[in-house]
Amino acid sequence: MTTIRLHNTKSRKKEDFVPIDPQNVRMYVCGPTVYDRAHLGNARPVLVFDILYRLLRHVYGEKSVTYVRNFTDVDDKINARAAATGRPIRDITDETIGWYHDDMDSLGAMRPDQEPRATEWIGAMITMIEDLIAKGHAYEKEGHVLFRVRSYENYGALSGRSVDDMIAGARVEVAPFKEDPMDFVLWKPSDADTPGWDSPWGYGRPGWHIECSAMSYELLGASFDIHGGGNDLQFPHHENEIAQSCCAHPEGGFANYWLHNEMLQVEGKKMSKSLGNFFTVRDLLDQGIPGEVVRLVMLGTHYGKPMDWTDKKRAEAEQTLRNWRNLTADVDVGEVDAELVDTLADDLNTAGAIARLYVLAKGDAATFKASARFMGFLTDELGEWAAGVDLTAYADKLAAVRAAAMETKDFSAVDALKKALMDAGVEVRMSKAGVELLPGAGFDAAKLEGL
Ligand SMILES: Nc1ncnc2c1ncn2[C@@H]1O[C@H](COP(=O)(O)OP(=O)(O)OP(=O)(O)O)[C@@H](O)[C@H]1O
Ligand SMILES: [Zn+2]
Repeated sequence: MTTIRLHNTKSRKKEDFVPIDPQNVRMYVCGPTVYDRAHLGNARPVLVFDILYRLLRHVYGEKSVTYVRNFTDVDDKINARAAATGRPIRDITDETIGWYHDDMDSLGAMRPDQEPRATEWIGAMITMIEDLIAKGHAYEKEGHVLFRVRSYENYGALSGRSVDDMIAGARVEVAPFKEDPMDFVLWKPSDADTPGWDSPWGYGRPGWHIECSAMSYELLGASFDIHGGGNDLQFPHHENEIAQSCCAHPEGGFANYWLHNEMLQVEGKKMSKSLGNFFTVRDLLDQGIPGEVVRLVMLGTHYGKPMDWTDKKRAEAEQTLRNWRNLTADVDVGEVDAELVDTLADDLNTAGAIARLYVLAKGDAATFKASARFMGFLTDELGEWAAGVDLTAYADKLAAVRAAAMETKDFSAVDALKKALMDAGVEVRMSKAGVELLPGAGFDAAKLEGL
């Protein structure tokens, strides 16, 4: 069996992945807060953990992997959006979840096995908070419940920092109801204008961190294998998840392997809604960029490295996928290449696996197609956007015009046809051996009409 190796944030080392139960490998990834279209940065964890999900299913069997990714549908940013638009919260969250599914499906990301909405698990959160209070790890003050950070001695272990260092570096809210500035909210009061639920501490709503602890416990248990998310979530969100889960369920170890993707950047800064330096996945799709082109660009960089989206990368990926689609148009799907699987198993070396696809593209087409599909490319679901472009007639015509020009020594007709083809995004290769045409970046079949 393939040994998967993963860089575990917890140990800061690459480790062999050994599941708790190979019959049921369990992964939890922090999902989006749903009030707006996902930006391209938000797509990065989706694609990275999609690759891990595919790899786990390949190695352990499709029925032996459970992947959970939540929707945060209760949050002050959602409340603010509802207040600003006058729309009911549920309309906003339902619509955003629909968009999220459409956009991520377009990128060829498989849906997780379970996608719990936080608002459907409030009871589980209340139970966990009661348990934390009973065990002395949390306290109630003025309708708030707070986690007592100093009661958990391993706090900060994931990031490898001490509590005091973290306080110094973080913007922690000092509030009169806190025993210690580091303590964070598990439950807070709601008024008539904010969503709320009845609880032992009055009408209120959960803090963000407790959502993931409660839902992962309910769906995956007190110990599970992999926890993922962007590295912007490592502190405080993941430190807080660990503190809550390990204190409420000391019998379990929470997540054994922690994986964090680096950020998609714009000019050296994290793409984010708050900085306003973002564009959405939908913007790209609406510009006519196929989802699998976005996928190829995003997986071209290892998840542990920051990356930029550039138009150059987009154009190269588009050309590559066009060629790959042409190569595999009428080809049956063979077996996935073992070397490609091994490459991915080495801490999700997606860039290496893509390099392997380039090699495979020159060999047996059935193996190549299976391997590309394994990585989520060239699937029918993504649309045959580039397949079946038959440029033979144009190549024949250009060859004939060139043959005539050889006689007359007037090459203007050759140049004109060549230019028209290039304007349509066709790559023109002319040599003594003949004429070769390939659909290139920005290929537009409509512009071929009349040539
Ligand atoms: N620029 C980025 N690059 C990679 N991953 C990102 C980026 N921005 C957010 N993420 C990840 O997207 C996922 C969804 O997060 P969430 O919906 O909370 O977005 P967010 O962090 O609120 O976005 P923003 O920071 O733009 O407000 C998380 O795993 C988060 O780490
Ligand atoms: Zn989370």
